[in-house]
Amino acid sequence: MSGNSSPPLAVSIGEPAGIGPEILLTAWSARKALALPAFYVLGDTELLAARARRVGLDVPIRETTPESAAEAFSAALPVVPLENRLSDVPGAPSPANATGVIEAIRRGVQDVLCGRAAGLVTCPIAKKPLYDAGFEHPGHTEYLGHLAEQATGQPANAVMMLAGPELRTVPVTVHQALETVAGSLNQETIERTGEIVARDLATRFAIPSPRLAVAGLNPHAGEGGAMGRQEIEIIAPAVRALRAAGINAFGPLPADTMFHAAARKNYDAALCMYHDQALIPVKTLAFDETVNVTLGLPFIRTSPDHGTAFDIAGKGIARPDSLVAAIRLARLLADNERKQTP
Ligand SMILES: NC(=O)c1ccc[n+]([C@@H]2O[C@H](COP(=O)([O-])OP(=O)(O)OC[C@H]3O[C@@H](n4cnc5c(N)ncnc54)[C@H](O)[C@@H]3O)[C@@H](O)[C@H]2O)c1
Ligand SMILES: N[C@H](C(=O)O)[C@H](O)COP(=O)(O)O
Repeated sequence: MSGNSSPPLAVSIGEPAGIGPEILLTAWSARKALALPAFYVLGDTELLAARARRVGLDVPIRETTPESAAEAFSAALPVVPLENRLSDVPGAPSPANATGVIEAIRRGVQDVLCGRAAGLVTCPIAKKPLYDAGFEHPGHTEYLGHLAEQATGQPANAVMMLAGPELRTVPVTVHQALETVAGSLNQETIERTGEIVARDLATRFAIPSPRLAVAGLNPHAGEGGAMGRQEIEIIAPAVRALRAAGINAFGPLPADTMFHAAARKNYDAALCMYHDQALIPVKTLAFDETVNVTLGLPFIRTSPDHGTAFDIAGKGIARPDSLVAAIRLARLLADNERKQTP
């Protein structure tokens, strides 16, 4: 790597029993046709070789270091081996793999923070086997925030955004039971989320004055308080505070009518009050092209929008499109950031 060139992207292998290993192999196989930027996998060489045989892909795999990965990329899939081994049993997740799955994410963060990688792309994890092995974070987003805080000593507010070609959405509350959502929504969290989204859209996505549409929580955004008071007591004050801070936020809007084609033209991102309010529209519009991006971190992180797809793992039919979009977006965000660095 020359002194001025940016390092490659790091990709954590994710759940080994899912489709992560095979979409990595498929994406690498299409690297030339798709003009993919260089990446390396934090994973297990034997697992990847076994999955390649299983799905009938002839992929040369080379164990390497982050520093040598970009050079290796055109001829072989570069793999930086983990200390913990992973087994190839498609469709059958096991807590025995949890240590390696978590190691890959942790090492990816270290590589990005040390400048060995330009950004981190994560392949999907299944949360349950990790929880069964004692993992204490709801998902990547929260774990990455924790790792960022450990590394920098500063509070990190990791914010999930799903970014598709026609729609970006942000869940203000994320991985929590629906019955707890109303009780945990508060003005401060909505404001802080809006500030991070506005800042990162401006700096990382090069959208100078982002427009944020803010959803209500209740049917018809509460119908003037008749169907719930969170809009009056929490969401509208948060929107006013965001506007007072110079952010072009508006709402609360009825969530059922804010995602149609004409409405989407009015904003750059929609702040939604809970997970499925945000993720259903964007995954429905463009499941194969949407990317999960974490905002608010001191590094770039993207991921495909889909999960581990255990039902098709090992069959060789998983589409690599969302992973490809995640790799491309991570490269674009890293390049935008480099342009802004004096
Ligand atoms: N980024 C992540 O780590 C992430 C994201 C979402 C879900 N998950 C996890 O994944 C697990 C399974 O979740 P799920 O079943 O709700 O969603 P899923 O996205 O894994 O699967 C939903 C449906 O879409 C299909 N599908 C998904 N990706 C595909 C692809 N690339 N090509 C073709 N078909 C594809 C699957 O076969 C399945 O029928 C859960 O444990 C969840 O927590 C992880
Ligand atoms: N909520 C995400 C989704 O459904 O797409 C998914 O669970 C991934 O979240 P993390 O990136 O935090 O693991």
